[in-house]
Amino acid sequence: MTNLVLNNIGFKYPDGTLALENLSLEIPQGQRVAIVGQNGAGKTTAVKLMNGLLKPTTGEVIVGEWNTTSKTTAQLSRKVGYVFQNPDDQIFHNEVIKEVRFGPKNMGFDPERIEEMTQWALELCGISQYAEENPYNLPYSMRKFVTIASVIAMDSDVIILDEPTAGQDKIGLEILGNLLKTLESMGKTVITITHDMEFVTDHFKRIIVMANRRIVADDQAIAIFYQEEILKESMLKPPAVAQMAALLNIPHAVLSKKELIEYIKSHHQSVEKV
Ligand SMILES: Nc1ncnc2c1ncn2[C@@H]1O[C@H](COP(=O)(O)OP(=O)(O)OP(=O)(O)O)[C@@H](O)[C@H]1O
Repeated sequence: MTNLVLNNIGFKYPDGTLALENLSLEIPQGQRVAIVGQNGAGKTTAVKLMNGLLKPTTGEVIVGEWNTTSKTTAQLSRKVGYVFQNPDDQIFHNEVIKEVRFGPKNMGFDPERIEEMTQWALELCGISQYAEENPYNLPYSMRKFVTIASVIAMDSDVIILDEPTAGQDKIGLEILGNLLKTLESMGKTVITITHDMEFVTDHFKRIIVMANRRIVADDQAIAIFYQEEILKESMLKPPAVAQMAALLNIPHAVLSKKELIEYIKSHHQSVEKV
């Protein structure tokens, strides 16, 4: 059980850049959370604090029972797995299966469990057929799945995905959606940074919006994508469905394609009846 608590965090990079201010946040074990916001808002910095890659300048980060300042990244990564934004910052083996196997091996799992977790992760990420490939012969979107597989194979309580949707096509997005469902059914916490608002409304109930080093909203999609003030401050573009609903002057909040189609159908019928 690994609940996460960020308590009034401030973070400054060594060059003096202030990346986070007064950031407080709680994520209980098992929750699925999206973090969104403009470039440079502080999203990656915030999640790197959760697995100890960075330590707070002020405030405290609590991971389960641990304060991250007194633990190493190696210790923390057993509880919180982080998939880097850029797969090329993470991959260091010349074969996909070796890359995925490294984590569970390093965790000290017995040989049977290492193989079981490796095969499971490869399959869930849709890359089993590339197991013997050099990751650098695969396209960016596939390399991203190699890094996701190598983190989920470690079976940590919390998994952080930094922009997994970048460069993904429809099939990639479906694999990601399925991955989120599977990890949730296993009781994992999954924290996902993304710029894809359709993906957010399709897959996340809790959305944290960041802008200018802080959290400006922590709510459901409906309370975020119809709030002018939040959208303005975070420079978020609402999902296409919400934009269409606004163009059609639909008098209530609409966020799913199904709701939009139903509204158009019923409106169309009432026009036809006139
Ligand atoms: N290693 C670093 N040294 C100095 N400043 C940094 C470093 N990494 C990030 N920053 C700065 O910290 C701020 C927050 O960056 P961060 O990467 O956390 O934002 P982000 O919301 O994840 O952005 P993006 O969506 O572009 O990934 C930015 O001003 C960024 O330029």
